[in-house]
Amino acid sequence: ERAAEEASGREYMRTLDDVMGKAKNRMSLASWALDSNITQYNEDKLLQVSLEIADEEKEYWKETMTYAWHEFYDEDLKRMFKKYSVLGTSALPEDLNQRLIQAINNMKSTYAKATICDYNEPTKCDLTIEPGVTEIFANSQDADELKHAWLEWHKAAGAASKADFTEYVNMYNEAAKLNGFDNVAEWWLGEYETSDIEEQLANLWSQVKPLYEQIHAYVRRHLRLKYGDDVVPAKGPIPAHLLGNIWAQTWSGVEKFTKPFPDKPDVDVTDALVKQNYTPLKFFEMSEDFFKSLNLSGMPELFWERSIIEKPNDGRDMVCHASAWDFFDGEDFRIKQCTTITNAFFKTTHHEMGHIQYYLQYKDQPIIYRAGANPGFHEAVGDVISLSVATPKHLKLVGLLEDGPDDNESNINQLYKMGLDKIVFLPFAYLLDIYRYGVFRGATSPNDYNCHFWQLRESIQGIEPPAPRSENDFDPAAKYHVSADVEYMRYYISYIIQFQFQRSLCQLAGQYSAGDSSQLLSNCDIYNSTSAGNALKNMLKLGSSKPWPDAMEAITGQRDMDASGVMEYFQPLYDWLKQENERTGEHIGWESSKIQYC
Ligand SMILES: C=C(C[SeH])C(=O)N1CCC[C@H]1C(=O)O
Ligand SMILES: [Zn+2]
Repeated sequence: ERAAEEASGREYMRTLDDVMGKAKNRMSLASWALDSNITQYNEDKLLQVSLEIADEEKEYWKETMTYAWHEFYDEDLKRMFKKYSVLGTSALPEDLNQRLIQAINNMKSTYAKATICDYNEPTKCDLTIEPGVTEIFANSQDADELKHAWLEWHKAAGAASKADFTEYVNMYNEAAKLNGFDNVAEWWLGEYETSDIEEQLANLWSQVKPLYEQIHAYVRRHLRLKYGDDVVPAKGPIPAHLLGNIWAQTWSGVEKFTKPFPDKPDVDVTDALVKQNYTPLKFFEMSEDFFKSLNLSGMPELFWERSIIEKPNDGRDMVCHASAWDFFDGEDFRIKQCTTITNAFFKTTHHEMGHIQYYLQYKDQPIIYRAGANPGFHEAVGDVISLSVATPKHLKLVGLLEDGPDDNESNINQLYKMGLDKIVFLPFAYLLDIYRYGVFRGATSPNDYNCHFWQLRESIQGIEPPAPRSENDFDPAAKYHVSADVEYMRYYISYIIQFQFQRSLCQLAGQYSAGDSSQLLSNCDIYNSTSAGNALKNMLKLGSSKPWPDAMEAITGQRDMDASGVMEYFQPLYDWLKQENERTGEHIGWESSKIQYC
């Protein structure tokens, strides 16, 4: 009896997976059309396609639930049924689903179309987030210009979306309940298939926090020396607008004037990229070359034909935030990014190409398994490649860095530059979803949205707003992922596990051995290593067909996430920062802010 039930379940699953593949293809095409050209027509089309697909998914879901899949012996078949048993937002009645889709489209459109006026040219008011606002924070060292841009962007892209965000939270929580979750936070956390995930995430933060406090203290000192005591308090949080990034999520924008040994050659290759006439296409070709050097896949022809790798200059509104797309037909994979020739975009290109590589490696899995082992894995693939590309060794190999000294001081400068990206990012990523869990759980209500956000920004990240804030502001939506309904703990996890991956792949590549200071983890380049590439490939091919500890084991030999990789990578910098902050008598940590924001 049960065998017969499983046999028919297996047959049904084949049909369902085929239908869902076509539905996801239609969804991807409609979403791509809107994100790459924001018009009323494309918005209406996406809404219509979404509602049609929701109806179809609801019908199939009813049939899926008629199977006694909980009792199945076949673990794999059970896993597929379990994943399909979560219907998602299609569980909402059509009118509520329409309100949810509309709220998200409104926020994404507000964010994409938001503009600010130039501080020095007040009639020039066409600065969007990319490239305009991003370039101000990458280049300006004028505290007043930075404060202006920060306040204007947070008004145009943040406050404007407060009502839509509240609607989104209410509708999304309704959907969560219809899927058997108390709220969206439990649904998002459930994706990690780990019962104590929140505790694990908190433990990871407690392991890396001392390292963060050291780099925070060091950067605060150098900003205080540059901008003065009244702008940067000696023991207080750091004002968010001075950190070289509109969200203060990574601080490489201040690297050039805060680095430990200023007389050593620059490690930021933006100038070299420009001088050598690099183009967006060259970025992508170099990234493809790296993946092929690992015995991984090159890009299919369609990828080059259909990707958008530069912001079109036809004046259209579009979502510029970089993204990689799977069209679930095994052939159509694309990237959409508004590339400019900078070090940051060189890195982002590898990040996005890592997503495409994952899509290519699991394209023969059932549709339901075409996802990362967990969302953090998907964000880590490209970054692992970037860890090799960013080494002076590799940059010299490709002619982007002159032959310079590789003495200890240069190594500290290099680690410092990496730390402004990888260490600094951790508290930002962690707090963004701690905040949203609180909102979805109802611990944060609409009249304390902004107050609670800045309480977390101060307590976890040690930064403060450049001016007083109120509940007329809604600063979280000034960050793309909050406006676009993209979960963010995936990046926090990625920035931990990518160092575990790198350590294992470097061992396989013969580029690293524990304790051997002549083979530092931070100087390892896995380029051309097929043994490293094959280990990576074996993990990528799994998709989400197995619980993520199996995928972690496939590549590292251990089953859990831990911070030992990132701590090992940055150990020399950590030692140097402790000694330097000791030498200058810098206060470690921060006292409470004097800025009024609750
Ligand atoms: C590049 C992407 C697309 Se998945 C991105 O959103 N990232 C990559 C780094 C963290 C996060 C961000 O920009 O906030
Ligand atoms: Zn990504």
